Amino acid sequence: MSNQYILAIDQGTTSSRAILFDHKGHIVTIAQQEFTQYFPQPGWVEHDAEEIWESVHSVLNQAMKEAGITASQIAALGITNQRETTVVWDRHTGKPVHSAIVWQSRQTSAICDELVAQGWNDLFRSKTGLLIDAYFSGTKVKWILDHVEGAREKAERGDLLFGTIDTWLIWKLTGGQVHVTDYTNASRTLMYNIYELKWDEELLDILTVPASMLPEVRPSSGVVAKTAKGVLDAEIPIAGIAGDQQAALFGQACFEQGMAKNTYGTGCFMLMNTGEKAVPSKHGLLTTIAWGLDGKVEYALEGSIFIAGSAVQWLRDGLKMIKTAAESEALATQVDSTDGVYVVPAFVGLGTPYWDQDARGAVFGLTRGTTDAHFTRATLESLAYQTKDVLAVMEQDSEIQLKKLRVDGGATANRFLMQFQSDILGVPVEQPTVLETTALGAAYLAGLAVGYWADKNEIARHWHRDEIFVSQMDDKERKKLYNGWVQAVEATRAFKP
Ligand SMILES: Nc1ncnc2c1ncn2[C@@H]1O[C@H](COP(=O)(O)OP(=O)(O)O)[C@@H](O)[C@H]1O
Ligand SMILES: O=P(O)(O)OC[C@H](O)CO
Repeated sequence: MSNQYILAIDQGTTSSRAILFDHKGHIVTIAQQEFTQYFPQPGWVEHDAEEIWESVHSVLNQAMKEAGITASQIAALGITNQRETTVVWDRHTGKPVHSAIVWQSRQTSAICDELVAQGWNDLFRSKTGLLIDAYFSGTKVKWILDHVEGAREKAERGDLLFGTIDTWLIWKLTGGQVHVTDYTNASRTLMYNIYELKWDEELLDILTVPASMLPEVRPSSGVVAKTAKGVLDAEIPIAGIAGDQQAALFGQACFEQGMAKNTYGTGCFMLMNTGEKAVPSKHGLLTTIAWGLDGKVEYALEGSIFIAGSAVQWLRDGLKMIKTAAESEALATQVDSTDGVYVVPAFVGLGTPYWDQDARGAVFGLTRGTTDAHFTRATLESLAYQTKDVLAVMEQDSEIQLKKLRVDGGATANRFLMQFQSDILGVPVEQPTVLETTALGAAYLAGLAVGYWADKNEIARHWHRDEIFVSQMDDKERKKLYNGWVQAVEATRAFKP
């Protein structure tokens, strides 16, 4: 097994990565490629599904080339992906009929408002564990069928296929032969019954989505197909599939009930393992499938924050305050505090616990003395405040008080943010040695399926702590700062011109 590896595709919101792992779960090589973000109207976000595939194909080859190995040395391929993002394509030509509508996109908020006004929210919640929001795939599929000329007729004839990004990539990797997804991705569509483990006909009728478009749902760990001849230089078993946040929960070895992780990428997602029990939320958390493995599914509670690292990208690309995301740390630490400035980055509405589709971003507390350093610091702090909002409801719904929070994702490279996170939560924040936990989770799921790793116990032994951030803030200060945030969010939500 020493010359065998597991290759994971991590298809994220802003970049595609291929990461090669060895038997100890260590990274051998990483190849990464960013791709284009399209913002056709305010609040809309789209991707080009073909460009995503090309970026994935290219990083797969690059990762193997840099490691000096061939595809025959890959024991299995694992796929993890930005969730909910919706692709609809023609099953005969393989061509998408519209751009991929990204999870962040608000272009279906009017459809959602209508469904809520018709009184459907409780039904969707009771079957899917989600709520009616533009975030999830269901209304995105409906939007494409309603807006692309001829699409509905074609879909009704059985000529169109729907897939989240995992499904699209497997379709491409298998040369258009295999149309599948896994439980975790299905559980984010608003069309899948997470209790009965089937596509729900009643919900499909309400959304007017033909069942013939939907992929077959498979366990997160298990061989679903081999890559087609000519795609890579050998045929490799595709053996692991999971949405990126569930994959990160797995990669962080949060296998026990009550264990949680928070991932700081484009958005920020906290998931807590609730075991074989699906826990309904009273406070705006989502109930979702953690993974399907060993013949059963396990569930998680999730808090979803739409804008996290992408607020830092906005400082970089939109406001041009910094040249690189990493620079945000040096700039923020030029000042000791924000001097009362709060940034609420509700660029595409607010997720947990508010679920406010119409809120938009706001800045408070500006004075003549406010500098780019205060502004940047306030933007970074907004990631930590949003996480505190989520943790508060997570503890209420799960009735578990977190003793530590495991973290990962691109923005955890920011030490200022990690320290402030611990300060504002009053809970230690732990970083593992391998920060690419999303890809690692997908690799583990694939490796377990082909016997590369024996079981979860072996995997759990791979997790090691690299760093721990412990709160240095007193309770009075914490309460004062957080109170300012709560007021800023209230004022943001009140502004609906
Ligand atoms: N040092 C840093 N400080 C703050 N944010 C960072 C830093 N490095 C990366 N980021 C942010 O992290 C995000 C990338 O993280 P990643 O986990 O790759 O996200 P995704 O999988 O969503 O594409 C970007 O939005 C970027 O702005
Ligand atoms: O691309 P990420 O890592 O921010 O993850 C996106 C989520 O899967 C959206 O639900």
